[in-house]
Amino acid sequence: MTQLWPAPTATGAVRATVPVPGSKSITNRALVLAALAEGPSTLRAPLRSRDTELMAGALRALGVGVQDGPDGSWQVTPAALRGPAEVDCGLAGTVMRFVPPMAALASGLITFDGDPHARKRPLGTVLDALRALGADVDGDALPFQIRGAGKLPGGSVTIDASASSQFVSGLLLSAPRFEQGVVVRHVGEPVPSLPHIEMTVAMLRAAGVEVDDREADTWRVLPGPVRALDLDVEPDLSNATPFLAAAAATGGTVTVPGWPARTTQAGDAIRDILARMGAQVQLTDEGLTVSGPAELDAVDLDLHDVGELTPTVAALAALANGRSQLRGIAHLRGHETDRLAALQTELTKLGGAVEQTEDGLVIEPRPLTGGSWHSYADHRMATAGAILGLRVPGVLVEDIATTGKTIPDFPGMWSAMLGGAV
Ligand SMILES: O=C(O)C1=C[C@@H](OP(=O)(O)O)[C@@H](O)[C@H](O)C1
Ligand SMILES: C=C(OP(=O)(O)O)C(=O)O
Repeated sequence: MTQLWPAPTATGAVRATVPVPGSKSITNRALVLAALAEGPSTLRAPLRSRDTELMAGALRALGVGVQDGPDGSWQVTPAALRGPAEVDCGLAGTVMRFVPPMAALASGLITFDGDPHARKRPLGTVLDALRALGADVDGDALPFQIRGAGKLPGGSVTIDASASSQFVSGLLLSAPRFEQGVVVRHVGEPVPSLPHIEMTVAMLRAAGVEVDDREADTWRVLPGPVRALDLDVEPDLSNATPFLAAAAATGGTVTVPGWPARTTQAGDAIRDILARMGAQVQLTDEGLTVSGPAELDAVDLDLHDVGELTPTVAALAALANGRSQLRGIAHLRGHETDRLAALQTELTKLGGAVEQTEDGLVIEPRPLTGGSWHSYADHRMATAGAILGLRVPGVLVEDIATTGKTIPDFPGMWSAMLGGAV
């Protein structure tokens, strides 16, 4: 039986400054680019969590050197990518979508697998695209294998990326090393999480790669060298959101230091979202400071670009003063779990009133009661349970350790934050 974590109830307004570890999305992009670079790279303050350790493990399995440097940095030394190798993707969307295009450049047999639920996450689009670009791929989901020839022609490919932006990002990241580069065209319902593709494009350009994204739903990467990285990884803004939500939910004040003034991280959208819910939000040299209102306002939000914020926002909506609607997030049914079903089920268990729509959730405020909160091996479901526990006594979060996917010590950070609750 998985340990039940008693989510602490805030004894008053939470007041804290919460330093947040590095960005998962930036770290795992940087690892891929560093593996393909023309020389050694240094990644400072990278995220050290399950998803990024799995990415580092994938690189090492392919022959790339990833060593610990000073002060928690990673030193990445490229090498000829080779098999035989086994890649464990865990439940990491970035690993299962970003590593196969890189593995197609290796010489030898590369086999992939992951957690049971990872075998159900959408992946066939990436594998079909790699076959169209000249790769020898056997399988359409985890587990599958790639027989690398040490190079990949590349070229043009049309995909439906409406299930995940990572299909596009994965192909673009390795494309400078494809002989013809790549032209990726999306055809289908709108691509979600576009800020993540903007992050991919920005990081490719910062590494000296030429990317043309002037045409809608089309990305062209020219073949050429990838410059070695010397990167300071930003804090993970999406992983900051549970801590900022603690201020919003308790009428307190939380500051996250090091919040970038300019960023491609989707999590930056939390500033506008919390302001719409009635919080005071201020970005200063000290970082981002959120001060919660006496009562949270209900919201009607299109979260299509920032779907990963949904568990945090849904938890706050369940505590708000009216009917909230969250839209544009149908693709969350392919995240770490079916997050729409999970949020509906778990909020309903606590007394909430939640309905699924075709592309989202409608959440009516109800008095909530304590009880068990299932995490479904989803780090953001676990943190959503912690947010609710601040206001609802008796919430027992199942598998709080699943937060280790992207936060090294969430329970410790949460406890330290509450040390300031007055
Ligand atoms: O490229 C990335 O780093 C990510 C892209 C998004 O995936 P989806 O487009 O599948 O939502 C996001 O939700 C995920 O947390 C991280
Ligand atoms: C969807 C997420 O992760 P991934 O797809 O990278 O596993 C997330 O972190 O919310």
